Amino acid sequence: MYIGVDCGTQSTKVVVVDVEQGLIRGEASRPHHLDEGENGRREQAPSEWLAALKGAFFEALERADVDARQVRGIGVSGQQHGMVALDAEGEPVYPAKLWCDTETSAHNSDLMARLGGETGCLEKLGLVLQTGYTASKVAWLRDHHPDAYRRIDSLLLPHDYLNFWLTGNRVTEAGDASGTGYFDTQRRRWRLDVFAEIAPELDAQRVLPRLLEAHEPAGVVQSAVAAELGLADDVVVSSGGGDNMLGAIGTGNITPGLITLSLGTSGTVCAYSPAPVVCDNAMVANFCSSTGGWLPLICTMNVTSATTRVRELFGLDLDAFGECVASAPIGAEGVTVLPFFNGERVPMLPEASADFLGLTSLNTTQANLCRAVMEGATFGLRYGLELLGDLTAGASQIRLIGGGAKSAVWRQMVADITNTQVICPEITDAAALGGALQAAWCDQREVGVTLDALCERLVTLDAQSQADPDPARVAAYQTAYSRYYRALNQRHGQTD
Ligand SMILES: Nc1ncnc2c1ncn2[C@@H]1O[C@H](COP(=O)(O)OP(=O)(O)O)[C@@H](O)[C@H]1O
Ligand SMILES: O=C(CO)[C@@H](O)[C@H](O)COP(=O)(O)O
Repeated sequence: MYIGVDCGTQSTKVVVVDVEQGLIRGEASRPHHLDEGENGRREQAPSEWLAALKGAFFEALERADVDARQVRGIGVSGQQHGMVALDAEGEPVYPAKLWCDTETSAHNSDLMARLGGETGCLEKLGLVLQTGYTASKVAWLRDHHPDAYRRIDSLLLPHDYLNFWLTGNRVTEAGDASGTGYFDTQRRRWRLDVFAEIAPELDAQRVLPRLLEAHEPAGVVQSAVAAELGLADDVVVSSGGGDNMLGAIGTGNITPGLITLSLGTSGTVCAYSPAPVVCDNAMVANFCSSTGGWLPLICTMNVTSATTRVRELFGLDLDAFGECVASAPIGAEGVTVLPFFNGERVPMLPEASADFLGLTSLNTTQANLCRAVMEGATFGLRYGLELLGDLTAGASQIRLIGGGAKSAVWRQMVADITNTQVICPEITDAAALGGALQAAWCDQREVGVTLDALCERLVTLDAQSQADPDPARVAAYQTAYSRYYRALNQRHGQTD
């Protein structure tokens, strides 16, 4: 029995996987609170992740009717980029500053300039720094909270922090480290000179976690935690990874030819590559995978965060919102939404706000506004998919994951807007499944079990969820997308 954990922005999910029987036995989740403030501040207390993990762990085991002592391994997925800065006692010196925080945009511009702009970043890091990455958060803490900064003894990411709580070890792996902004994604190693530029007073050798290979264990669950969770004393914890990396494992995207698209708080599109990717478009994140390969990705910051804002404005529940979207025609009768409520990463507009355009006395209806925000969020992902270009060449299917994938209307919209077949895995949270599969791989690799074989057996697709593009709808969305693209360029200038 293996446990997968996914600590997302809005909740932590836990899945219990019976690898011998090829079955997903139980799932549960617990929400987190997001602390939002002026200037794009978005933070979370790491203690909430621990409370959510424990609550979801016990409930998932109960639902699965599995005794905790049957568990052999745990794999943890986490929202990428969050800065978890700990003191010598392992306590946070400041709340976790998240991937969606845009308060550090000026610090990011300053770091970019010091690293030699886009060209310098690509040469040193294999990717171009973005505001959401960890680097500018560390620089911001140094400027705004120097006392907290001076107490930093280790700098972890959310999944590293959960692994640290489980095992007592301060370790990480290339997939999640890719999103720090002080890691060389081509050579898979820390870039200590870049780190010194960001945090000259900190000893990189001490504060940066030790790098593991994807198949290596982070450790075994330490005895106090094993006792609290009711686990045996030899439970292995795999290296884990960023949620997009483990979502790729949980959708079987560990060889070329597939696209994983996530409709979570963020929207992401990624495709596996066996060799380092050197896409020089600044918006493509040339990340590593958490399987030993690479995972070029684009991330938009306003997906279910944007639809939820409009849904709640109208007081609709999820079903009513879906019905409302379905009741309006494609193109929302001319209403276009640039849904950059939180600022945006792709297109690179960290300080942008949202726009509702084309409103008239005839088309300003609840249904059109609901549809237009879902369309706008999905057009952003198409824009990103186009930036990935050849990196997704040959991929004939999108594996759709994240909370928004539960909506049939949205699944069909993704298929029609991207003109590609869409299908969902049977499991609700593919990143948590990815964690469990990576844990099984880590535990059983020495007896010849491969990750490919595990994915083959346990990544099952829900035939009912399949959505195929329809030529008439594809054409109608093309017109609406052209309007979105024009609006984007009119409001924000050339964005590609
Ligand atoms: N049927 C649905 N239609 C649209 N959005 C949905 C639906 N079901 C869940 N969601 C949204 O999915 C989001 C949670 O997605 P999830 O992938 O779990 O996020 P994260 O991993 O970022 O915490 C919530 O905002 C929720 O409202
Ligand atoms: O910043 C990124 C990817 O670069 C985001 O995708 C985060 O990893 C958050 O993921 P979700 O909570 O939306 O799943």
